Amino acid sequence: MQKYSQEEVLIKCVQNKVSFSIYRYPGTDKDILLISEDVSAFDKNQLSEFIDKDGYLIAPFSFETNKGVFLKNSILVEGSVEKLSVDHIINAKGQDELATANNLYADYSIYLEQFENLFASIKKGNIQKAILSRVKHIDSFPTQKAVDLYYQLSALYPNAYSFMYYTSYTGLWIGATPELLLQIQHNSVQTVSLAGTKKYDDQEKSWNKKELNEQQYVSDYMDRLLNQYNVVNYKVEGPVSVKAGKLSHLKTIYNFPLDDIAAKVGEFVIDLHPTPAVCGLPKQTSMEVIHSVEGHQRSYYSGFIGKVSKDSLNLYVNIRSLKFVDEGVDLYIGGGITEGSDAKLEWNETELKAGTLLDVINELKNNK
Ligand SMILES: C=C(O[C@@H]1C=C(C(=O)O)C=C[C@H]1O)C(=O)O
Repeated sequence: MQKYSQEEVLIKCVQNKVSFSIYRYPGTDKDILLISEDVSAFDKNQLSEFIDKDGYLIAPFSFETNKGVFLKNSILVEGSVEKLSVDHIINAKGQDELATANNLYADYSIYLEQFENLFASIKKGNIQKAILSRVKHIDSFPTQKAVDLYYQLSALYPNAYSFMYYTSYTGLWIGATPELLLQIQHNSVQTVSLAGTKKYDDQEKSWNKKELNEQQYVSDYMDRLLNQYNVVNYKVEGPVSVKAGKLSHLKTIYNFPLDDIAAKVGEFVIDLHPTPAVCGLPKQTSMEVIHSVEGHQRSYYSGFIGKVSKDSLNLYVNIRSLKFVDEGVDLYIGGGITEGSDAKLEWNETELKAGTLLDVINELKNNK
């Protein structure tokens, strides 16, 4: 029986624009490749139709600007696979990416202007927190390097959820995110509040008031949402410092029985997303501020991604990620702005966050 390795299948998928997703769960050493012959685009109110099907979900930051995408699971490739079982999928020509808008690549002076606009909304009391993001373009990094980049990332960041996917709706994305959105396993549910950023090397430096507040906003939001759903006896752990590449974040973990939300998981996910870790408070107003201030479409950055099935769900937030464009990549990076924020420090934080992917990109560029 002739076989392909997972890497051989993945290379074909990227070359032929076959719809796929590959991912590695935190703390594991196995990459799982899902290939799909059946992809659906959906609106926010249709999420519940897909949340318990066997496949992979990709949701945008805002359903106002982009569709959700569901890749029905046709075949999972973990080690190697019989050629006969995948040849008809991976050798068929897939669909090119649908047209997308060009991004504005904000330099510091543009970022500063955007920061000040957003900060004015905080000062006026319209919002308490919003995430300001930007796009950093890296030239001369073609899609032929995507597979190497994915495998290197997933090996380098064992604590992250590493991912790569392509569909004609989304284009080709890669990332290594530290942030869980929602997990359902063995009838129990977990979500987290993750925010606040410092260099991992600064372990001895304690978290300052601004960072603690910034994360507390996310935790308060979780408490309110859980109360709204009458989830009362949930278990809370943290906040604790967690390592994400060369950075640390503050994280609080929430656990509760699935019974509390069993009949309304889709609705719960829609209400949960986007949390104030990537959007802001209050949710709707900060989303409007983000749309009016940022010079790019976030599209799938700060949306969510993950495998779903009848009895388990593993959704992660699409951050520390990039999208392939022309002959290069667009890195998406953001940070939470609150009353205590300083523009230069926030800019520096986005540079640090870009490092998660840039370190690996530069290494691949150097040994071409
Ligand atoms: C928005 C991002 O990260 C989020 C923002 C953080 C912060 O502001 O400190 C920390 C972790 C993430 O919740 C990003 O990496 O782009």
